[in-house]
Amino acid sequence: MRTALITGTAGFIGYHLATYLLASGWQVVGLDCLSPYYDIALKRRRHAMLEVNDNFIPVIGKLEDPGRLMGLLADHKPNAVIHLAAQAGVRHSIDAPRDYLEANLIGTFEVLEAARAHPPEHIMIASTSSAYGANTNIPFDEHQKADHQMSFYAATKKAGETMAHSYAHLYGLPTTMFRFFTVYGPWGRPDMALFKFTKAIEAGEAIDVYNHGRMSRDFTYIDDLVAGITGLIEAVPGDTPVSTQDTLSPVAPFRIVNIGASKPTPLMDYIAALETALETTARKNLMKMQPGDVPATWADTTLLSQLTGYEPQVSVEEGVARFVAWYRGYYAS
Ligand SMILES: Nc1nc2c(ncn2[C@@H]2O[C@H](COP(=O)(O)OP(=O)(O)O[C@H]3O[C@H](CO)[C@@H](O)[C@H](O)[C@@H]3O)[C@@H](O)[C@H]2O)c(=O)[nH]1
Repeated sequence: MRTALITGTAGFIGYHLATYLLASGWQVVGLDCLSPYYDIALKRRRHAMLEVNDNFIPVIGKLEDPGRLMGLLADHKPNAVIHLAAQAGVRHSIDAPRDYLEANLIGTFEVLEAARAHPPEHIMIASTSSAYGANTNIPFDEHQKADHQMSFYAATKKAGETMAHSYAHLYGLPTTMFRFFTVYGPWGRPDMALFKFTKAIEAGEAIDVYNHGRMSRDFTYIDDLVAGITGLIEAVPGDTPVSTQDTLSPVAPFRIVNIGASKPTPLMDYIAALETALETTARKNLMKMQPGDVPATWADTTLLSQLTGYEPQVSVEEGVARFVAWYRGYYAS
């Protein structure tokens, strides 16, 4: 049986990825500190569902705790390490940058140190489309320079990419960085737009629409994202590029891969899909652009498709409807 160590298994993406891998016959060691950034009850419910499976080994603790990851890798010798735990959220990083320093920089350092001591076959680390920052040349492809991050959150994620590259180079660790594009779906994060909008509309309140709605995102449905990640587990970087699109480093078994829907959706269309799913019209507070936010994202997923055969399956209309069905069921219970 193959073993994956996943950090952040009580989180939105970690929970879905662990569910998929367990169903595919993997053993999963899941580390999470149940940080209080958002509703811990939601995190506990996600972990409780994973714990039903005997092949899930939950570990509650912080990435930053010295020796924690080192001990887990020594004990379980995972084939794959998938590092998803992070302090997420663009807007929170404006007020609380230290949270990002600790979780994203020190936490990622501890993952790399543990992998150096006990090398897995493949280490995979979550980065973000926010790394593209002020770039305006869309769609974003991984060869673009990404040097002008707009938030400290994005800066810590970009720093994680360069930290990981140095470890891949020095210690020969095969490493893939994922750049995720606005992921949404059932069991999603309460700080993100879809959750906040649904909660407000269900309570009869108006929704806050930033930048007067003049934004677009490459909204990526969670099942499509998980398909991209699981495909990439098998695409271990070696020493030969797969194509001219490949981002394989010239000096290390390291590449960066976008995972997105590759279809930008205007924010107002996303809201319209939500209104359809909720069978109501939202009252909207049109607000100015928020500090740290970027106006548009759009993933070029050519490399991901070449590496894995990836093709996104779920439209925004369908994905938003599935989120609403989950939300209503969860809060009715
Ligand atoms: N959260 C939030 N977003 C709003 C609101 N009103 C409008 N928005 C807009 O709705 C869009 C989607 O917001 P989110 O779903 O919160 O996602 P995000 O800002 O794109 O960031 C997410 O994706 C990144 C990767 O692309 C992640 O790195 C980040 O952690 C987060 O998951 C953005 O244009 C955001 O400005 C609001 O009241 N709350």
